[in-house]
Order: sequence, then structure tokens, then C-alpha cells
Amino acid sequence: MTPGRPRRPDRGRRPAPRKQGPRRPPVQDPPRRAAFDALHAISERDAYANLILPDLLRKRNITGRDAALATELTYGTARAQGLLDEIIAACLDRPLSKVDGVVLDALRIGAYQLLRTRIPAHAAVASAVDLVREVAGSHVAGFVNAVLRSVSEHDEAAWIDRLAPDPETDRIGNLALRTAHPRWVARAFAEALGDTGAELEAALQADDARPEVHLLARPGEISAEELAAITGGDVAPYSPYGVHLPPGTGDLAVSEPLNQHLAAVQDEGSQLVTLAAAEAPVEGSDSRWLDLCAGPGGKAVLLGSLAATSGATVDAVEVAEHRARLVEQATEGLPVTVRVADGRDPGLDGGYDRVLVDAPCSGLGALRRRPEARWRRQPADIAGLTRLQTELLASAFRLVRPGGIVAYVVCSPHLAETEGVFTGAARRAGAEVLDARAYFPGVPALGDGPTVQLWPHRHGTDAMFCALARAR
Ligand SMILES: C[S@@+](CC[C@H](N)C(=O)[O-])C[C@H]1O[C@@H](n2cnc3c(N)ncnc32)[C@H](O)[C@@H]1O
Repeated sequence: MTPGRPRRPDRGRRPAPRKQGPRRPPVQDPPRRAAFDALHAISERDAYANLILPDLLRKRNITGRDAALATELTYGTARAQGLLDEIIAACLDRPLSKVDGVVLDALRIGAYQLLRTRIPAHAAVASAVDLVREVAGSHVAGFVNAVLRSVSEHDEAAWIDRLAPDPETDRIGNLALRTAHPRWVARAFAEALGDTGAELEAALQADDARPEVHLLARPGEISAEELAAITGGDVAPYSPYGVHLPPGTGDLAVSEPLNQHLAAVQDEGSQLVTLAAAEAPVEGSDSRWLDLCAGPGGKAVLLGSLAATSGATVDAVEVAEHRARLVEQATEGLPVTVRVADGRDPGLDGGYDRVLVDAPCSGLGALRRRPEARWRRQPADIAGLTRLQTELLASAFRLVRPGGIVAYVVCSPHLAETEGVFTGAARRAGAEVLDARAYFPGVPALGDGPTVQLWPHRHGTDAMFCALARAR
């Protein structure tokens, strides 16, 4: 990638830029360059960190400690972007929007290293200056040097004390900045938790931490105990098929069971909601299951594995062709038939015994795993999503038979996407709402029901929502 040059030199008046020195040859720093290229693709082309970075590392043959540094810088900087921007803005005498995008991404990487890593300040500043020289030219090196020296005058806590709103009058705004969340996301968490105090703080902090990787031990292929022994992980606390990997588990330990289709990467919360969808009792036969939003196939694998052991079959519907292909690959050998169709009207015969609607959503419950999503998502996205969720759920109620189960799942705690969508749809369908907590055995702190909201700070899972209804 060749980032464009800045539209014009970015020279802050405060602090004064250093005089331009003679042009130096570019310094090679492959991990930081990879982090920069990934972050710039995220900010300019709406790329996804979990897709772009592995691709860059593979193509450039960056491995080991260098790959770990590139990953830390990419994910950490993307996750903290809004906080870093506020701090950088406080070191400028012009609006942040006037800073060229290439320069801003280099500043963000530098500020992240200064504030959230143990990299010594002089190395953080020098490496960012070298980086910007390489990607934008020497004429902006002095500007970047001066801004980062200003950033380095305080640590993160001191910057937050200076910049965060007063917690007495704006508790949510204060916590949002402290935990590097957009205010509207912090407010959505507060509304779902019914709390703006210690619990909201714990939820936002857990959401800002690096998540553990969870594996699914595919039922019928390997037990969680065996998978934990092979990978050096721990058996998950709640899912009988889950394994948690400690941070830093090497690729090698994990790649073999993944390549052999014994295991898949899947958050324990996703496993729990799928198990609830598969285990809530239907009245009568239990052999035709439908996964109405199946791509890329994580839950279809678990549903298909469970169906294989009970003699059921699964139809997996996905509107996006390429994602449907991913479902086919993931479910090979399982009793799963993939169909490319719009779940709102998939053209299938009804009469299903179980329908899972794992609806497209804001993903506010998985921000730990999608670092760029927290700054990319906007409140205005919610209305369109809830419309689609409502239509998909109405379709599920048309496709299920009386006595069958509809499971509504989203990876979001936003009340509009959770209770807001489900309550109305179940009422309109005349369905019996089940107490979903009964199908999360052993899972603590599930609230008052009947729906279930999982949380990173309570359960160590993504913030998955699950509601169950029996059709009448
Ligand atoms: C939350 S994801 C599902 C994740 C999947 N169940 C899994 O566990 O891997 C939602 C999926 O719904 C798909 N989708 C969006 N609109 C749809 C529609 N109208 N009908 C069917 N699928 C749709 C998206 O392409 C996306 O793959």
C-alpha cells in the first residue's frame, strides 16, 4: 500500500515544530509498518483488523515477536482510537480533522505506545517519527515529533483526569473516556445493565481488555478435556464443549485440532446460546432445524454436530453468497444443507421444529474482538438493524410449527436490538415466551429473566443476548 502524501504539511503552532533536517533514508521497522498499514486500511477503506493484519503479516513474512508487536499495536491502537484522538487533539492548536489521515494514523500508533505500552517514551516517539518519514515524507517528521513529545508529558491516567467530563455531572461520559468507549456505547451498556455505577464501570473495563480465545470442541469429535490437554488450555466454566486458551498460546498448539476439524474458534457465549436453542424442549418431533442467518457458520457447526448425534437435520440460510460458502466449508460432513436466500422470505416449506435467528446486529457485544467496530458503528445504524431483525424474527415465527422453538440471538446488549425487537415479535406471533435462564445451566448472574443477557465482566463471554419462545 502506498499511503498518499498529506494534503499539506501539518504543522501545529503549539508546540512549535522542529526545523526540518536533511532527508534521511527510510528506517525499516516491519512490525510498526505493518501496524500502520493495517490501521490506515481500517481508517481509509473500512478494513477489518482480523482480516487485514494476518494477511499483511503472512505476505511480509512477519512472525514471532515482530508479529506479536504488530498485533498489539494494531489491535490496541484501533481499540483506543477515540481516547487517543482526544489526547492528540489536546496537543494541537487546530481541529484534529485538519490533520492528514496518514499523519494521524502514525500519531495514533505513537500515542498508543506512549500511553498504553511499556515501550520507553524515546523509542515510541523516535519510531513514530521514523515511520511517518517513511510513509509521508520528512516534512512532517518535526510535527509528529513535537505532538508526541506533548503527549508524553502525561501518562494515560493524568490525561484522562484533564480531559474526562466531571463524574458528578456526567458519569457515563467520564467512564466512556476512561475505558475508551464512545459515549453512546457506554450509554447503551448502562441502559441494559440498569446501572451507571460500579457495574457499568466493570462492564466497560472488561470490554476494553484483551479477550481470551475460546475454542469449541466439536461434539462427537473430541471432548473439551481432550482439547484442553492438546492445546494447553482450560476447560470452559459453563459450556460443556468450551476451552479457554491462555494469552500467548502458540499457533501450533491450536492449528492442528482446527485443521483436523476437531475444534473451531468460538466464544463461549456463542456456544451457550446455541445450546439453549438446541435444548429448549419442543412439543412433539424434533428433527427439522433451521439456522436462518448462518454465515459464516460458527453456530451451524455446533447445531449440525448436535443434530448429527440426535438424528436431526439442519437447513442453514445465508443471504450473502460468499458467507454461505463459508458455512458449507465449516459444516462439511454434518447433516447441514446450506441455502443462499433472504431469511425474510427464504422460499422454504415451513413446519420446522426449531429455528435459530442469530440476527445481523450492531455487534456491540463483541467489541473486545472487533477493535475497529467500536468507533465505526454509529447510533444511526440501530434503526435499520432493528427493522431487519424484526422482519427476520417474523419470518422465523412463520416457518416454525406450533409447539416448536424460536431462539432469537444477537451479539449486542443494546435494548432496542434485544428486548425491543423480541418482545413485540413474540407478542405479534402469539408465542409463549420461555424463561431462557433454565437452558443456561450453571451460569450465574442471569438477572430476572425471561431473556438472558451474557456479559464479559460477569461471564467472561461476549455480551450475547438470547430469548426463547414456543410457537402456538
Ligand atoms: C450475526 S451473523 C450470523 C453468525 C452465524 N450464525 C455464526 O454463528 O457464524 C448474521 C448473518 O446474517 C446474514 N444476513 C444478513 N441479512 C440476512 C437476511 N436477510 N437473510 C439471511 N441472512 C442474512 C449476514 O450476512 C451474516 O452472515
